[in-house]
Amino acid sequence: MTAQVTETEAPDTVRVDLGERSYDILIGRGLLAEAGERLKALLPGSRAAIITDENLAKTHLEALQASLDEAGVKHVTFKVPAGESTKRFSMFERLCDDVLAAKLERGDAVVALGGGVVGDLAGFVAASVRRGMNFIQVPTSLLAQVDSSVGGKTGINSRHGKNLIGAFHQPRLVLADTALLDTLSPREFRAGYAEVAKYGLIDDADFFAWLEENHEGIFSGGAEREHAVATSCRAKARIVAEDEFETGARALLNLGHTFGHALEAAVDYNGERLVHGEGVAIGMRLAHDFSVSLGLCAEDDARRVEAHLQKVGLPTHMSDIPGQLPPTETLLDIIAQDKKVTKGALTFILTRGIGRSFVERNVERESVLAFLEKEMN
Ligand SMILES: O=C(O)C(=O)C[C@@H](O)[C@H](O)[C@H](O)COP(=O)(O)O
Repeated sequence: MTAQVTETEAPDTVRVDLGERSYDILIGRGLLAEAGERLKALLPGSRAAIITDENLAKTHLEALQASLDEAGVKHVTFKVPAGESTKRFSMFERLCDDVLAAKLERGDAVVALGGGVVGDLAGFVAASVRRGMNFIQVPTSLLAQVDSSVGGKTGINSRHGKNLIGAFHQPRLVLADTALLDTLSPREFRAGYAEVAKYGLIDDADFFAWLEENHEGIFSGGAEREHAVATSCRAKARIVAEDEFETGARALLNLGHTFGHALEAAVDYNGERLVHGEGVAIGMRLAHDFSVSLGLCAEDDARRVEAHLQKVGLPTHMSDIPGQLPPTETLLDIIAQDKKVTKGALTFILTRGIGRSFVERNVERESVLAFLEKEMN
């Protein structure tokens, strides 16, 4: 394949092995400029519907459009407002209509240029229009590069909770251009870092220790950054290949998310108060302390997790969220709508220590309530 712009070194490639739904995640600087040639090579003759948000439209959209033009890939662009509240029914409906009005076919591609919100929403459009169009992820945030662009979870939020409506729809390609991370705000970068730390906490204590030593290089844009992105993508690809539809091990990727999603819903997805990665950071600290309270995890491990997240500037306590939170009973009601709930029983990702997380399928409501009440007082 001949890529037009090759100032970059050969990208690091992580394969997500899913039989006929397998695909590559390409990681490296400058990949955005290769998007057109890569799309053309993968889907010859296809057109593209770029879905992006209004902020990214000002920064990276032109480069993507130019790359598609150079490769002769016809394209249309649809913009949505930035922020989590965009992941809603009305926006989904509008985008589906836009793609249909542009007469794109099933064999054409929806290209998500953005972070987790754009990727999840655009992916759900791709999964739904004409019962499944090709989907390409061009993640622009750290969170999207290490997590949400990989694995095929797509969807929108409901007033009943986060990501409650959606579908599994794998992308055909993920192009993670790490140069795009240079323009992220410190807050957005930190939020994505929470998902990087998550991989260490799930099952890779060595990676967590490496992060404790090397996080500064990741934040300052050193070679550590590419290593962290690639390690995260490898970890996610391995778990997704093992359990694509989350019937077992994939739930581990939800570490911190049961609490985190409830907190996001509790603030009504108001990104000024809490963004997803921050909810995950608080949720991971809570998951460790909840595990301590159940006698599963050593106190020292929970303190190490808290100290590291705080060191990089992430929130770790519910009291770090500005404004009032609903009472614990309400939080618990939101948690009870979590997708992992089975036959009414709450499921949490708990831990026996750093890198020793596990899925606990029968967690008593009372123990969560007692824990949350202690945390809030
Ligand atoms: O890919 C997965 O599986 C994950 O759980 C990764 C999460 O970090 C991600 O936020 C995901 O979108 C949450 O999924 P959900 O099923 O809890 O909505």
